[in-house]
Amino acid sequence: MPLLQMEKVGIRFGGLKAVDGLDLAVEPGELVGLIGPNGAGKTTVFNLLTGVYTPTEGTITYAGRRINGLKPHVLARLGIARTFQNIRLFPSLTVFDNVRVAYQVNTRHTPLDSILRLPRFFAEESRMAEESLELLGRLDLLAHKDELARNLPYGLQRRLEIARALALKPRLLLLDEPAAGMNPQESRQLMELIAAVRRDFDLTVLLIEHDMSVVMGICERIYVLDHGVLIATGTPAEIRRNPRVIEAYLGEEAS
Ligand SMILES: Nc1ncnc2c1ncn2[C@@H]1O[C@H](COP(=O)(O)OP(=O)(O)OP(=O)(O)O)[C@@H](O)[C@H]1O
Repeated sequence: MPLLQMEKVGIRFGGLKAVDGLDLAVEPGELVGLIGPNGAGKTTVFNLLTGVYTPTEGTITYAGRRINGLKPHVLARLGIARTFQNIRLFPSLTVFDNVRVAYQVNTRHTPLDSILRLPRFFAEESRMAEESLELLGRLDLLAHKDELARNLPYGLQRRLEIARALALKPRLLLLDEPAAGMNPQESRQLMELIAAVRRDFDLTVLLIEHDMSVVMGICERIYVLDHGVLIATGTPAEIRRNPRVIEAYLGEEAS
């Protein structure tokens, strides 16, 4: 059974069908790419999957449950985490605090525990701090833990965004253009990082990316959108030689 399934999903903004009749399925553990020209509807798909938008048509099923219209925080608790195309860190917090704050989503202590400073509160706080450090270590960010997020080089800010998403302990990780603005060496390192965290954290990944070396290098299957409509799906090799994809997106030189 797929972990994620979209069946005939659509959303309309006024007269514009940003996503139209989309069928997409991701099996547990898969790393799947979502590509297409600017304005194709890729980020809108992520907004549908994370409860920012409710589909006007179709059904979204995650882990066997219909999730149409659930709120973003509910979906985060169910294990769907994302990063954003435009980085959304807390710029004035340290690297460590950016991750620790993300852990709060799964916290079990009640407001009363924290007001009364009950033992459960302290136990959870120290567990979250430990896990945050472990995660920063795993993503090679430990040396930067006390720096303000806004002072990190761009590539590391993108890495921190992934760390924050992982702090939610997701089953499904949605990455929106993680290599945007990176140089080729940073992109290569990022590719290795995504492949490694997928393995280590037992994740299923859906990846939006314009950098074809990243997409073709790590994705097992790819979906191609154009004007909100699915125009192709297949392995990287199949996508690279698909005439419709070449015409709409890749251009002749990529084939
Ligand atoms: N809230 C909204 N209201 C109106 N139109 C919207 C809204 N969100 C997205 N759109 C429109 O839906 C279409 C798809 O946008 P979307 O951002 O999903 O594309 P994309 O494939 O992610 O593009 P890019 O590669 O440039 O990020 C665009 O025409 C966009 O203007």
